[in-house]
Amino acid sequence: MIKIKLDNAVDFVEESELESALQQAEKAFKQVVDGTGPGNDWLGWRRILAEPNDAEIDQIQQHATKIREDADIFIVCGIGGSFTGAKAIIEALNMPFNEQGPEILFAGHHMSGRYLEQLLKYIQAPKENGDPKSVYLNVISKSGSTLETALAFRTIRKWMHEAYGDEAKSRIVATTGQTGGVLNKIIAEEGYKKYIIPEDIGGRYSVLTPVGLLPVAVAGIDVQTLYYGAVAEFELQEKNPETVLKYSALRYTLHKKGVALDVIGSFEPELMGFAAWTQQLLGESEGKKGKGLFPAIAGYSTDLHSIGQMVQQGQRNMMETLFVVESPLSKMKVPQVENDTDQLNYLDGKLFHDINKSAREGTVQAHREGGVPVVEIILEKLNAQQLGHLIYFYELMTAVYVYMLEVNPFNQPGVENYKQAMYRLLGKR
Ligand SMILES: O=P(O)(O)OC[C@H]1O[C@H](O)[C@H](O)[C@@H](O)[C@@H]1O
Repeated sequence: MIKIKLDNAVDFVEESELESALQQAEKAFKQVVDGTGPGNDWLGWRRILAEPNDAEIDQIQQHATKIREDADIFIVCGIGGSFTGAKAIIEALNMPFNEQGPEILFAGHHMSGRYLEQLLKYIQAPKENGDPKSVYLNVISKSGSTLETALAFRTIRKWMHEAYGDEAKSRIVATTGQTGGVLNKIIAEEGYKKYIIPEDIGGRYSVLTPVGLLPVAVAGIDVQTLYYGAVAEFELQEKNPETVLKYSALRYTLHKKGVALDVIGSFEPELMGFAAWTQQLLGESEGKKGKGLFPAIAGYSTDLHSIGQMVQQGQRNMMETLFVVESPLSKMKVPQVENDTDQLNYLDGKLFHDINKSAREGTVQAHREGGVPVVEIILEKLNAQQLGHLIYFYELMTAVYVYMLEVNPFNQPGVENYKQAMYRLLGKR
């Protein structure tokens, strides 16, 4: 269950404004549930939770277990919705400097030649014991034609075929739409194992399909628990969408009153990948018809030492959303030392979690006093189940809030403009 704390934001709007926005939110929620809003053929992210495909989840888990037994490196090759979800979950749930299971690398999420060159060098370099690394590649692209992903796939695939010969076919897994796209042609030619992204689920809503589930399972995370966390949130929200309605209504009211930015962040670095996932989800869903809150990302307390100044005293056109984890992620305490030259003895024996908590509470207070409405979205614990809850909470909130703006949440026509200009310059025929 996701809790939200609105006390530090509601004072920025009138009660009557919020009341009327809540009524609008109810209507928007009904549009989502009844499938009567624009883009209603893209509601598969709800369908898969209403009718979970246990056989597919099992199959993914089994396939991932096999890969985990053999792989030193698992490369996730995708961009946008085809990589942010997996990255978010893996960063949130796996320990930093984790050395258990295959190392998860990302590719195809930008066009840096240097990065790809170094990635190839790294995967070719033998292990400490002199054995070659065992590499697997998961290319993920719904359209099967996104340039960044296609270029990285071509490059790494070539290396895999050279390095492994025919065995490359069992080391390359493709996740794409059922039909169409050049990727499907390549799969048919080479016989790679294929996972299907359902037609009615757009990239940014696809984390709970094989797009996110396979990489997350390969990273050793229990995808069934994650999935059923989302199912539980789905069921909760169908019965009582109060938290989603309140947050959507508040976001909408603030937007209407001239707020232009939502600074989305956390004091837990583990959740910054999740913030990046929400950035695409919100940005591509609401940024149309001259509307929308720009989803900016801030990682605290790091960024309090940079853009914190801007949040505190810059142009008063922003709100802030912070992801909070209540229980400590570690029992790490400030160590005792013999003297107090560093003048930190007043923190002796304190949990880092508690110091971080004070930093957060102080920040919320200061930002609110500085004129920034702050919403806190609270998880009791950081685990697969809670993250599943949070994923569906955000998917639903986005759809409801964007319907309130009278915008189709499920398309992204503007993304094509740069592509056309780029392809013209590259001389694509
Ligand atoms: O999965 P793909 O078809 O490769 O798409 C990857 C991403 O690229 C696009 O340009 C879209 O704007 C995103 O919504 C999408 O998630």
